[in-house]
Amino acid sequence: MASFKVTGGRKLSGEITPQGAKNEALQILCAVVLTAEPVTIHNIPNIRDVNQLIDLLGDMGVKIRRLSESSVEFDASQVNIDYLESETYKAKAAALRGSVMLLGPTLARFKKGRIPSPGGDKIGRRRLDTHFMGFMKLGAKFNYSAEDGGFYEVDASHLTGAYMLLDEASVTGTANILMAAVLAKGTTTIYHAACEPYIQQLCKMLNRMGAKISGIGSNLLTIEGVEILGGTEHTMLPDMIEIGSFIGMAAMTQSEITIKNCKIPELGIIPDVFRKLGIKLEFRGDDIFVPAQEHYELENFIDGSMLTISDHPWPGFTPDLLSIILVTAIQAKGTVLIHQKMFESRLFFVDRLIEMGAQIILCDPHRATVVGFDRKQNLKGIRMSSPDIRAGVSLLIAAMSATGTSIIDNIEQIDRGYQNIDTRLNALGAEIVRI
Ligand SMILES: CC(=O)N[C@H]1[C@@H](OP(=O)(O)OP(=O)(O)OC[C@H]2O[C@@H](n3ccc(=O)[nH]c3=O)[C@H](O)[C@@H]2O)O[C@H](CO)[C@@H](O)[C@@H]1O
Ligand SMILES: C=C(OP(=O)(O)O)C(=O)O
Repeated sequence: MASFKVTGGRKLSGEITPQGAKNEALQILCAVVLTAEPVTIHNIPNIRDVNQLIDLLGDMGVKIRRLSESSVEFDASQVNIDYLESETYKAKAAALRGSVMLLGPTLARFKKGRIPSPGGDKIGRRRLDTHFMGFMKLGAKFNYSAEDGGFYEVDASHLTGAYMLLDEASVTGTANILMAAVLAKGTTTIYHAACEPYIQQLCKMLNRMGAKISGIGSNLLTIEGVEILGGTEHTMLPDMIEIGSFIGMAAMTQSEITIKNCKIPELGIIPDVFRKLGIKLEFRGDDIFVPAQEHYELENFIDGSMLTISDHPWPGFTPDLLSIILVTAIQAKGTVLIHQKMFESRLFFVDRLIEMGAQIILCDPHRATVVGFDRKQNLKGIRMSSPDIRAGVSLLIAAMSATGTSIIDNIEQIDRGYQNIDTRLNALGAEIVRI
């Protein structure tokens, strides 16, 4: 298990370019299985989850040709579907959450899909019902075997388009159902679909492959099934969660940084939420300039009541940035209630922040109140462990802003989704050593 040794108090300055989006990459990589023609993907982030998924695709027989550091050509003309029965598949697929999205493509093209209970962050219950309810609407048979850690299976001799109202706007669920529906016979309508930029990107890619999806960007998707899909090229968007993480980091460490090539129109409400914390952001073309700010003051609501920041499916505020917002509020002026509605165990890491000296009250598993210091007090460095990817980066931000040295253990969690984060931040003036 690797750790970061972080020397706090260093200010950052300079430019940083966000990596390609992790959660988009996991969907897009699964979609290459839908066609026998080559698919070229650009701006692939070099992170653990993505590398593990590429490895898994290679094991399934997908030919992988690296064109550059971040561009890869995939050729799924010969997929060994029996590999899904192997113990290696089980071990590798269980290591990450994104592998669940192999179900839709394999079901559509090879008539069956199998997946062990997927990995990913341990941030509370993460049910998969929406995925399977969708597949069943398309005519698939579903079986769950609880033995041996749990295995989900779907099979269908053919899929038929159907109307479905999802029980929740699940991101990976929508992606999975979409990837099955594009090759189903007839029309599928998915209402209450998720519409995160990840999903929009997937829809656009599938359409370039020959699919017929309309309603992109809304929660009502209509898919006219086609017989076959062809190859394409696709470029991943910059990772909006990384962009948000850099904004929070700059504010906490009083740093002046420029985040390059952000595809600002795709960031939705994210910049506005950071502005509610009082953080100044300047759009310079497609770059976001964050000036060094000694003070940033939380806004109140119009009626004067205290600010609450909560998560919501897109176009609401993504839950993946709430931990970052929470840590960033520690040095703001004012008080904010953070309400994590989706996940029930994602706020427990505040214990570590409290140990560092932060004024935070965990009201219940979903809500925490942060009373900002307005820089009148500093956090102090401690030893801590990263429980999940976003808490991990939040602890890193806390450590970078603290007095003294911190050790963050279990940084594999951070490496799941942030590319060479130590090297990239050290280039801006941080002092992070991988030990
Ligand atoms: C690989 C990947 O893409 N992971 C993302 C994906 O996970 P994932 O697709 O697994 O998450 P889901 O969208 O299915 O839902 C996440 C959790 O939120 C709950 N829920 C969901 C929708 C809703 O309207 N109300 C609600 O409470 C679900 O019950 C579940 O417990 O979406 C999550 C929600 O944006 C993100 O945190 C994850 O980073
Ligand atoms: C929760 C996340 O990832 P995963 O779904 O892969 O666990 C995340 O990216 O914040």
